[in-house]
Amino acid sequence: MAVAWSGKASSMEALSLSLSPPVILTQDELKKIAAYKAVEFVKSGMVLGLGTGSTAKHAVDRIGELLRQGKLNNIIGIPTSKKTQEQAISLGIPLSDLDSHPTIDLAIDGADEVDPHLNLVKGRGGSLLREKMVEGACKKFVCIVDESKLVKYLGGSGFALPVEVVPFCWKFTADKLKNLFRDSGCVVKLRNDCKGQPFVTDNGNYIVELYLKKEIGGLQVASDAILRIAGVVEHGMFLDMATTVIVAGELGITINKKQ
Ligand SMILES: O=C(CO)[C@H](O)[C@H](O)COP(=O)(O)O
Repeated sequence: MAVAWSGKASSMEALSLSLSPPVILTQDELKKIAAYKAVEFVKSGMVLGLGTGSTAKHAVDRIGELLRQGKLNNIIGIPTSKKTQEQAISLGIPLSDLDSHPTIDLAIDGADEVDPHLNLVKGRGGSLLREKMVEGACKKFVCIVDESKLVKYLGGSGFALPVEVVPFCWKFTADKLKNLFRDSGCVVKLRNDCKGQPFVTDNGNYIVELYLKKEIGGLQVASDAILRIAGVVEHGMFLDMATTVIVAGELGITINKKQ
């Protein structure tokens, strides 16, 4: 659903795609357009954070392709999930980790929601902890989305805000989270996998999903309060982390830069 969205905290640069006659693009094609645009920021010799999800997958594919063609070289990738690690290995992208490369030049990753201040919700793919560690260590974080991800406020899509919790007494932790956001009509659910079993993250943890009926207000305050709960490992709000958000929509690409 399209929402009125303006990158308030950003400088915006609209790029027109030459699409004449008008073509209806699928959501996946829009994701690919955003991903390919982001890869234009990649230069040889960079240490790159490699995101997770269907949008980031296009970026990783493109990086692999450019390496194969010799148009990029000396790239080191830091994957944000086991799935991305497998993809990168299959493409021949040299990999490392944060222990060996604590500073990353550029990370490219998708998001589930983007608000007008370029704050994000991430982690519906279940990789939010590694994503936050990697993207928190980068000089530039380029977020890539199709326009369906734009929201007026975080939680505004009606989909879940994921919180990674330790499996030990997860219900106790989920109740604490529910109480924290009771004024926002918060409903909590444990994420299940396709077999109906608790979804287990790459780090051996569970994901509690928060469904919010109203805006939660001060995001930094909410973030701090979530992280103070002892069973919480990390949450999916990425506040003030994206330096650029590339949005692909039916009318073209918009590049929103943090000012
Ligand atoms: O945060 C993520 C994974 O943990 C993804 O970036 C997010 O869920 C967006 O996914 P997609 O690109 O498939 O729409």
